[in-house]
Amino acid sequence: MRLHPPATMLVPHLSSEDCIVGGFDVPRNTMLMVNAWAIHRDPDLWADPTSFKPERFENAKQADVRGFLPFGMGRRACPGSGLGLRTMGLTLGSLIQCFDWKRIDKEEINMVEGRGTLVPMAIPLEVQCKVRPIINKIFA
Ligand code: HEM
Repeated sequence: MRLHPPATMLVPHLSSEDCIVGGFDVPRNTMLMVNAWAIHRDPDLWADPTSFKPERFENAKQADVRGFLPFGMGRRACPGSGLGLRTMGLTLGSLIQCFDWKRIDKEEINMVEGRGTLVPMAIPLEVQCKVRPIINKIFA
């Protein structure tokens, strides 16, 4: 969600009147886009910004995590963030618990992003999965 936010530029916003955002004059009818991707990698906000270190968020209160906005922020922030986060946890947990996974090649996983609104991987990760018997208990 930090290094590869699904909505890299969030959702475009249009100013209904002249306003000032972050010290910048924004005339009426301006389309404003927020580059969450860049903010999530800003070295002024994140130590070692391009490294994947989920432990950064351990014990962090929401207010301590500056510059993390995969769901936007403020009045027009995503109202589905709670559902989205829970669904991701449930999906990931189910994939790990219910399947055995095997890489097809031995290359290091390439996380370079491809083109597209929801930033797919440029080089897709190919894996084989085999269903585990526990799936019968979970989805029975
Ligand atoms: C991981 C999952 C999700 C991500 C990353 C995500 C991300 C976002 C982002 C970035 C925005 C724009 C915020 C802004 O422009 O400031 C947004 C808006 C919105 N999202 Fe999500 N979202 C997710 C899941 C959901 C779900 C599950 C729902 C509904 C069940 C939902 C409903 C909405 C709605 C209705 C808006 C428009 C809010 C408004 O304009 O006032 N989203 N979402």
